[in-house]
Amino acid sequence: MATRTPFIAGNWKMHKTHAEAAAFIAAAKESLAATQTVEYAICAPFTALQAVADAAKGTAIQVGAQNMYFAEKGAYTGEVAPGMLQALGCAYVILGHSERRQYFHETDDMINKKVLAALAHGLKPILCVGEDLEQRERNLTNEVVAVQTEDGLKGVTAEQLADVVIAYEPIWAIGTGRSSTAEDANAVIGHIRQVLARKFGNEAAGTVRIQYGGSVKPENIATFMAQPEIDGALVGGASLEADSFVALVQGAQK
Ligand SMILES: O=C(CO)COP(=O)(O)O
Repeated sequence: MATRTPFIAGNWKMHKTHAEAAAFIAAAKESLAATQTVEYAICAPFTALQAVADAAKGTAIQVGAQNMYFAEKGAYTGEVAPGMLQALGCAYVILGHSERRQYFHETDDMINKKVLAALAHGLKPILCVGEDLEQRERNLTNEVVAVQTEDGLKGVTAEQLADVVIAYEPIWAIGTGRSSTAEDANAVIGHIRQVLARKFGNEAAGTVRIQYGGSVKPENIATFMAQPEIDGALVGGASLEADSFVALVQGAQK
């Protein structure tokens, strides 16, 4: 069986100025250094990325963005290009978050272009997939995540898949305090891995990290990590305080 390093990513969403971001890293870095068997990243707003990258220098804290555009450069007012993130030292970029799909009308096709552009620039995409409440109630969860996974990864090679992280985030569990059960998240993530195996082969599928996201906290992280298919978490609210983020990383040790 493939060993997959647990991976905790904090998705700060639209929170923290650059100064607040630097203070967070200063407060968290020593305690984080004690946990060496977990990989961790902070996905900050664009305006705080430089501050996070500077403050995290010399530590194992990796830096991620929360979105980007797929074009190299050009007349796209307000957008940020992959090469700009790479130049800042970003390792990861969250793509296709449900909030981007819902509020900014991102489609699977657009997200796929972003995934390909990220990989072409040495950025590792954290591709988000997940069903809404209505889809869950109509038993469409597996179908929805399969389409989002397949369409999001069109044109990605089995070799490139090693640099992709998938985050399964049921929309009804995001910021609601109502998390999925660990068993249920494990089953959906197992299904996503089967979809990957069909497309890329068992070996490639076995090495991809698939995170759970949706109301993950220090109190429930260990329950999720105890599941065989769950390789980490993409965490919103509970990643905003240094102590809480440190506890999540500590709790993610398998
Ligand atoms: O959307 C999420 C992470 O991307 C989850 O957010 P919460 O952890 O605040 O539920």
